[in-house]
Amino acid sequence: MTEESCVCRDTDTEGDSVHFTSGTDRKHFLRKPTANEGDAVGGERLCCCQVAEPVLTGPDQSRSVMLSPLRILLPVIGPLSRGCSSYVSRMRFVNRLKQDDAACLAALQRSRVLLFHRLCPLLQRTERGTLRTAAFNSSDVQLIVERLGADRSLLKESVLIGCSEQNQAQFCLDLGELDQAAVEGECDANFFDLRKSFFLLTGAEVPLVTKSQALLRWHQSSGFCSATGEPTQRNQAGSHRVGGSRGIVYYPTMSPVVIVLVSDGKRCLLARQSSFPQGMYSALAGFCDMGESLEETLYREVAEEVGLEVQSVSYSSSQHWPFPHSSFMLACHAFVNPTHTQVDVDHAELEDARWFSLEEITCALQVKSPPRRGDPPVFWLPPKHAIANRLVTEWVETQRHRKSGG
Ligand SMILES: NC(=O)C1=CN([C@@H]2O[C@H](COP(=O)(O)OP(=O)(O)OC[C@H]3O[C@@H](n4cnc5c(N)ncnc54)[C@H](O)[C@@H]3O)[C@@H](O)[C@H]2O)C=CC1
Repeated sequence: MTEESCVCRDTDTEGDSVHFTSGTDRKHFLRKPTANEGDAVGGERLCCCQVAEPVLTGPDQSRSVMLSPLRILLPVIGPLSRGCSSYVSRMRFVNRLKQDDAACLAALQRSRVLLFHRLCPLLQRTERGTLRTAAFNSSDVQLIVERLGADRSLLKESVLIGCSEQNQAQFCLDLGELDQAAVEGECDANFFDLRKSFFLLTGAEVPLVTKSQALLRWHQSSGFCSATGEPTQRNQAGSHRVGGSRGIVYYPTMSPVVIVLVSDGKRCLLARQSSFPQGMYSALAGFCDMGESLEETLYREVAEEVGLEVQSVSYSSSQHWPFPHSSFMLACHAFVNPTHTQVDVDHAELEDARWFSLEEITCALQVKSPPRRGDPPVFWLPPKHAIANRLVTEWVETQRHRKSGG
């Protein structure tokens, strides 16, 4: 049994041990902090640990073998910051609001509301010059819409997005029917394009904004039943819509996408599409076909796009990705046999794909903002909120750990 280095997230820790739950298997690993413990990745501190039992799989075993927890990221936040019981009660509260319209309406009256205008989030500048989401109490939102000549019942169009640590329900509302400049004036804030907001906001706010925008977009495009053409009606929380006389229930959807960082042990494989900004390379990604497992999509995409057959796969993490429409990104690491690394790029899908060394990747991670027009060409990577960046960062950690003899 070999040992693999890994970075841990989303596990529960007990002293020096880490538990990772994979399917029905609860595995127990020894936690072994490294020199890199505490490095900030995506705003969270990480620790590295040694993991026994990597699971090696190949296309043939894909149906029977669990993905191995090669890289599990574990925020190092000392004692758990959220009491389990408070987390459970908040999740149950939100779930009840999805099922009980009256309770949801009551919670809306005491809620915080994120405002949007035609799917662009409202952001405020902080004293430090950074941006944060502009959230208002529901009573303030009613006053704002009234002052702008709309009916205060517009608040009921809000969609439930969650619940704060202080047990206050959180909603989002699109004020697209009001004048944009007038709303901005009333709120002393500005509406920003989602893509811009995504890269300007700090970690914790990003998922809330992208979830809100995805839900609002789904409601705006789901007004009619696809079977009968009749209008659909939403529940108060906005967690589903019901279609006309047939009562067909529609739920918001995400399209599953597998994103994979392929390595030959020393180098990693990155690719670019012609539509990417100049010089940017990312991990291979592709939508799951109907009926496919995560592993099957991964093997197929790597074979289709670069003509390689991967030998082992390990799950890393997942992410909701709002562009261009909601995708559910499932991120993995995969390995190819170092003697079979000849890339055969499908130019219908990719402009280029190539192997990069640890040194090249380390340099690319230093590029903090995309090069401007006229700048010399530079190799750079997707920014830190993108799960591709996390995969690359994890790979670098593993390489450094190996090099240091860990
Ligand atoms: N968060 C991240 O780090 C990254 C996210 N991505 C995202 O992953 C997704 C997939 O990446 P690519 O394959 O490169 O995208 P792509 O946009 O090039 O799509 C490839 C093809 O898949 C098909 N397709 C489009 N939407 C589909 C859907 N909902 N279901 C099934 N097939 C669909 C179309 O034929 C399209 O030409 C994109 O949404 C992209 O934005 C890609 C790389 C990094």
